[in-house]
Amino acid sequence: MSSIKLEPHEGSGRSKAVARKPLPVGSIIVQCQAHATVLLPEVKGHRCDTCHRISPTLQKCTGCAAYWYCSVDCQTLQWQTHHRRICKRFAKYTASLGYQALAPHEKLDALLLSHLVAQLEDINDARLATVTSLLPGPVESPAPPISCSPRIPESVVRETYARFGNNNFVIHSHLTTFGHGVFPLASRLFNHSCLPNAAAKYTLSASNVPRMDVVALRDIAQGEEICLPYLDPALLQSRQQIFQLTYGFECRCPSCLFFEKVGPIPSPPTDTIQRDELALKLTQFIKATPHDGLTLTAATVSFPNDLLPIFHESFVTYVAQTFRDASHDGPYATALSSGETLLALYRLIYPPNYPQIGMHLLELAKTYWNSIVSENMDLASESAVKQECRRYLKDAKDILEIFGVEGDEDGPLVEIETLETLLQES
Ligand SMILES: C[S@@+](CC[C@H](N)C(=O)[O-])C[C@H]1O[C@@H](n2cnc3c(N)ncnc32)[C@H](O)[C@@H]1O
Repeated sequence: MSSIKLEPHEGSGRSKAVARKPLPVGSIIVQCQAHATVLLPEVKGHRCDTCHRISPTLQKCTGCAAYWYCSVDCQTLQWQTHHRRICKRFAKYTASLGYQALAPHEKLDALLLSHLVAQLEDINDARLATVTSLLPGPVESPAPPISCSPRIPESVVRETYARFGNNNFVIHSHLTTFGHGVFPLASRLFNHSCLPNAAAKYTLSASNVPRMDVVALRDIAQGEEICLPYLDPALLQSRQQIFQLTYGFECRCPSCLFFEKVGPIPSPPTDTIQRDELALKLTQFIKATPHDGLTLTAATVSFPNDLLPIFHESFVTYVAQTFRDASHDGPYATALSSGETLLALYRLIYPPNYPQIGMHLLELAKTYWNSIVSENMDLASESAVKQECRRYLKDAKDILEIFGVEGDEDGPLVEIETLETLLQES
């Protein structure tokens, strides 16, 4: 906390966190423990319900048969924190009509709310004050039914839930979401920007709840506001609406000001040939643009009008899907051209060193490698492809080393090392 301080926010955001001193790229600005977390249903029984590490030997809670632990320590920690107040009534709760009627995302919120509220001893609990000190969301919706002691007043549940939508975080490992969490310190500190200078990563350790580390994505000057992305900035058409509805603000970040200036994004062509021509124009434009001048901001004076449809969400989704479909088993020409287009899009939308750019560069390097091992190439072509593979691997490493290790073992940095060895040996 000594590296940041709170100052009044000139928008509607109450306060903002600013750097007390220069913060170098890659530094950890703040660390915060989760107050409550919940796993997505698809990883239940695969990750420990306390520390959230993957384990093949999880033990089921014999009381409710619905929570799994990797060790006695993890089970004891969660028992003391909230499970002792939930366990006995859990089966009845999840079978209740009220719970069954909830949509999947509401069920997740209801469980997270149960985990949080079950920790409160009474209405004067200091932990409640920490949560209610957060800004409530713009619309108060009725809280879902939760599993908790009847002693907890309905107003506590309502007040806590009113802060869920605009304060909670997704928890990820290697950028893949596996749960949701309440991290009040981070919520109190950081506002949103679509061109953030920091990002949240998660550390999972034995007998501990997950920890969030906020990492500087570039050098941050003294007095500069530190912002996180509340959602994927690539949601170019829908993001302003989500900010209004879920968070109650209009984003005025440099990227949003750029898109305000260009106006509505034209639809991309539906014809595949024309769409591919648009993608080609984009990659040519990017190749002719200096590497450090890519991200679009309010200061960008000229951007070719005929390229604007690339910012349509349907175009970004189409390119990402084409790359995903072809990158493992080919056709590799399709995978590599769509992968290059996606990289160009990411470099325009995201700020430099954004972890998603690093992950995509690694995927591109892996696709080049897959093409070498699967296709019969002459020596000259193979050498050229290896060269490209090395280039992407280096760019991926430069970015992902800034973000550092996140979540489970054997992440992208280990994959980079493996691919480097394979390239050296081949
Ligand atoms: C997680 S809190 C952030 C901390 C908050 N500034 C505070 O003082 O507690 C989220 C709320 O902050 C405000 N906020 C966050 N980012 C903002 C931005 N870029 N512009 C205006 N308000 C923002 C919105 O009211 C949002 O619902």
